[in-house]
Amino acid sequence: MAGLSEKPQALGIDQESAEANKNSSSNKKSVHNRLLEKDKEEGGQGGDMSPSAGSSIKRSGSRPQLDVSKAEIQGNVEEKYPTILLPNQSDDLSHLALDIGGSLIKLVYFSRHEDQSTDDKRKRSVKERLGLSNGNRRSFPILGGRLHFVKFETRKINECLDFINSKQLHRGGAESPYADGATDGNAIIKATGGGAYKYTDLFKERLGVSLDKEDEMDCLVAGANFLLKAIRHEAFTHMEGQKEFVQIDPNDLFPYLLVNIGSGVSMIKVDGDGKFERVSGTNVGGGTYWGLGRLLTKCKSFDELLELSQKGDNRTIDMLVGDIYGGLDYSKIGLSASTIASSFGKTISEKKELEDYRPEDISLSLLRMISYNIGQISYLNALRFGLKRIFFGGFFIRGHAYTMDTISFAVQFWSKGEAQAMFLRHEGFLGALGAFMSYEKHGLDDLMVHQLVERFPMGAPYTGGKIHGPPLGDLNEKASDRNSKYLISWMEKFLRKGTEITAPVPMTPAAGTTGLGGFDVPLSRGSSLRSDASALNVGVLHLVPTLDVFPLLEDPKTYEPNTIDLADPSELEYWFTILSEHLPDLVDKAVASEGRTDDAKRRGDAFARAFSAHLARLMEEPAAYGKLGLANLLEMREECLREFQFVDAYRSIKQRENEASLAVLPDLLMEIDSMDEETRLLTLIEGVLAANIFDWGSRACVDLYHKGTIIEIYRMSRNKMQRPWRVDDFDLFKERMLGTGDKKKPPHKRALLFVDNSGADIVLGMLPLARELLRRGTEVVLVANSLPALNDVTAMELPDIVAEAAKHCDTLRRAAEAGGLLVDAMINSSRSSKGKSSSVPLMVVENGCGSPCIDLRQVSSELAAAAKDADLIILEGMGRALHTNLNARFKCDALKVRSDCLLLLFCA
Ligand SMILES: Nc1ncnc2c1ncn2[C@@H]1O[C@H](COP(=O)(O)OP(=O)(O)OP(=O)(O)O)[C@@H](O)[C@H]1O
Ligand SMILES: CC(C)(CO)[C@@H](O)C(=O)NCCC(=O)O
Ligand SMILES: [Mn+2]
Repeated sequence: MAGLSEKPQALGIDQESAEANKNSSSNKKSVHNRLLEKDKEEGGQGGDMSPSAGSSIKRSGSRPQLDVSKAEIQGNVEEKYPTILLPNQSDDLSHLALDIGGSLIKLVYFSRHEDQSTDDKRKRSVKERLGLSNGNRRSFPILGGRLHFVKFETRKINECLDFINSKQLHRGGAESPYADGATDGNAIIKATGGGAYKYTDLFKERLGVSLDKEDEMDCLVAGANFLLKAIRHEAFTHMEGQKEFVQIDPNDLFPYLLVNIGSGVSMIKVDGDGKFERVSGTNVGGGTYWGLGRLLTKCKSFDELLELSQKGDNRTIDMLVGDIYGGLDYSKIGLSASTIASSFGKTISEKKELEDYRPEDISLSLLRMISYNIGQISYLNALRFGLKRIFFGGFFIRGHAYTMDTISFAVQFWSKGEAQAMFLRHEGFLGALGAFMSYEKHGLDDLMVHQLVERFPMGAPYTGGKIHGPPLGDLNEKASDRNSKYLISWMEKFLRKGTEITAPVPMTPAAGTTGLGGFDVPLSRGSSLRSDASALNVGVLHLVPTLDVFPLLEDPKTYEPNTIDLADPSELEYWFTILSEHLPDLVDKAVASEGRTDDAKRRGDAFARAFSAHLARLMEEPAAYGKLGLANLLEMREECLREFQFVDAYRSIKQRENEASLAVLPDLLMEIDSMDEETRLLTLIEGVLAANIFDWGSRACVDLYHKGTIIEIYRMSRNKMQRPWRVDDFDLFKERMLGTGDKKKPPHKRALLFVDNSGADIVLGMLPLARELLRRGTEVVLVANSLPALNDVTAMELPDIVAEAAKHCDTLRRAAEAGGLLVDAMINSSRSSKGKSSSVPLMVVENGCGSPCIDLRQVSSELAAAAKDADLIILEGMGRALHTNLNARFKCDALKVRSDCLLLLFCA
């Protein structure tokens, strides 16, 4: 293979093609978007849950028992695992868990996911052909759902009760059939934290539910272990303003020290799942900062106090070594003049009263004192037990840079770099998550990294993400209506609130510095804090048990689906510009795709606003939503469109181009068939390169459309594909395909073709190549998106396209029949009958994504099954071949193709 370095620029792309390259990717969406396959088993309960087994209650007496009275099979009785409807089973009760602390109430709740895809014929035939059973899905009773994280102030517990009530979370969510029924009186919610005891009666009175108490330390540890094992890049270090995500090896996690900084602080030595000891604690914690800070500064909220600290200078409050030593260092014991000798030590001055100190300075001094103290005590406890890693959780941290830097500094300084402080993205939700996990039947702890996808709701953070109160509760007609189903959707709220929604404004950077420098003071001042709702920095966790790791990855552990490093500021800025500039065009297409109705225009406008706001937020703080890759960014755009109910912005464009390309396909096939083997192979590859040019993301392409018909453009670009290409492994590929001299190699057994765009790309590029492979006796699996992304062809659309193409070509027809793709056609066709077909099959599988990129750690189970017998992978297009998988290594032959940088990379 050619010696490629990591970045596409290193390919030596010239300006022109680099332009096209950049433009084109701007149009595509990114990775990660995992599709939730409709799963009929979800509603039904597996046999292992049978009530007659009598063993269903293990850990907790509150685990709901199944009520199977009036049970009936729903749908097709002949299905292997038909859905069983349990009309009297209120199994939804367990979809909420609480951690009621001294300061904050944390909620984790689950919502079912509405089906996005139907169990269509293609899926059924793929399942049969690939021998896909329903596998382990039944052991995940909550599959196809989402975990949400919300918090409230404990002193405003009524807002929390209203929220639960408005969403009917205590009865399984607003969509639950029990939602408007009478309270059954048996509702039980898992709860931890002191408030689970303190507020038992209140919950019973207000909501009619019983709180099932789970131990706070148990829950903290369960939550932390789950997050560290199951969420990619959950942990990060934070030193001198630099955030760095850390990938913890789940097999090398223990032992560690968990320090939960809530109102008070608990320090727990964790040795394994459920194996831990609370080894220390301190009553100088988050409550101390907030409480003392409130008294001393008159701040009205925690965030206000924190924000104030950013403008503070603690030298007016703290007594420094230099203050004591007349400006000198005390170097003999390693103390510089700027080291703080005594927190608040300067306030002993008799000449000054509280009013004489700036609240900003007080807040900073206090924050530093408490953070540093906690860091120091944590280090001492780590030292006591020889622990090297300390994870800090609890909402005192609040993602605040200065707090984290101070803690890290204390740990680093006192341990002389031996111990490491790490922070958790879900900082304050450990206990609530642990409580949620204590519902055994959820099977949450069996989920694996690749089955979880975190997404950031696009509109919601700007409407419902506030930490207190139900999302825009005031917009609901009447408080009493909150119980009813007439809740306004978040989008409606977004539209109504629209004028108030603007991109988040960066906080003013801290003025000056603490002036202390050196080893003893953190430099950063936490410019990332924001008191507006966008500070919501944990997303919604999508649980998708049907996702798998792509089995042909050579080493999933080292696989990195980001060719481009957005940590590079110029790269980041570049992509943000591309995305912003392309936005108006995208909105226009989206609105057009819905007939330009007023509603569509309103939504288009809202989409643009929401997406721009997120872009602005990320530009300012790239790690705001966790580790950011280009794939995430592109996917975010697609997700955002979907959230604003634009199902498929390119629908009509795709249709038009498919038709135009199909019309010229017979001519093209005839031309190809007149060639000898070698010329044909080259022409087909040139064809893929030429047809992949047809990309709505590329401005160059849009210009082309004005100049000619599809076939003309296709021929023209094919002629321009003069070898050698920039990366040209054609000879290698040819040798593998055709052999050299008399040495023929056996054909590949099965090829996976990761297809890209609709129109010419699939019809004139990939299908003719697929046909060649089929002719050579290679089974072909077309791998397409599960959800639309720009003009990418989807797995739903492909069977029809193949059926049309098959009308002009016997090879395709027989293969498609053999692959079960021509179900409808077969009914009308007298020629075909099952089993008769001698052809190797042509199949279509979905990839599990709705973005132009693909993260091969999280693909559909369909694709994973199809991959098992595959020995050739063909990846096409900017998103899949370049941005995400240029450096991916596979266990089998792989061909990576991208037109506008003339890339043909073959690894055997
Ligand atoms: N909006 C907020 N309101 C109040 N405190 C906040 C807020 N955001 C962050 N905090 C900080 O987080 C702390 C509470 O953290 P957390 O929710 O983890 O603890 P808790 O569970 O309430 O307390 P404990 O576990 O000691 O009972 C507060 O004491 C305060 O320092
Ligand atoms: C009492 C708890 C456990 C309640 O969450 C917490 O506030 C805490 O750990 N406080 C510190 C108590 C101590 O160990 O001094
Ligand atoms: Mn707590």
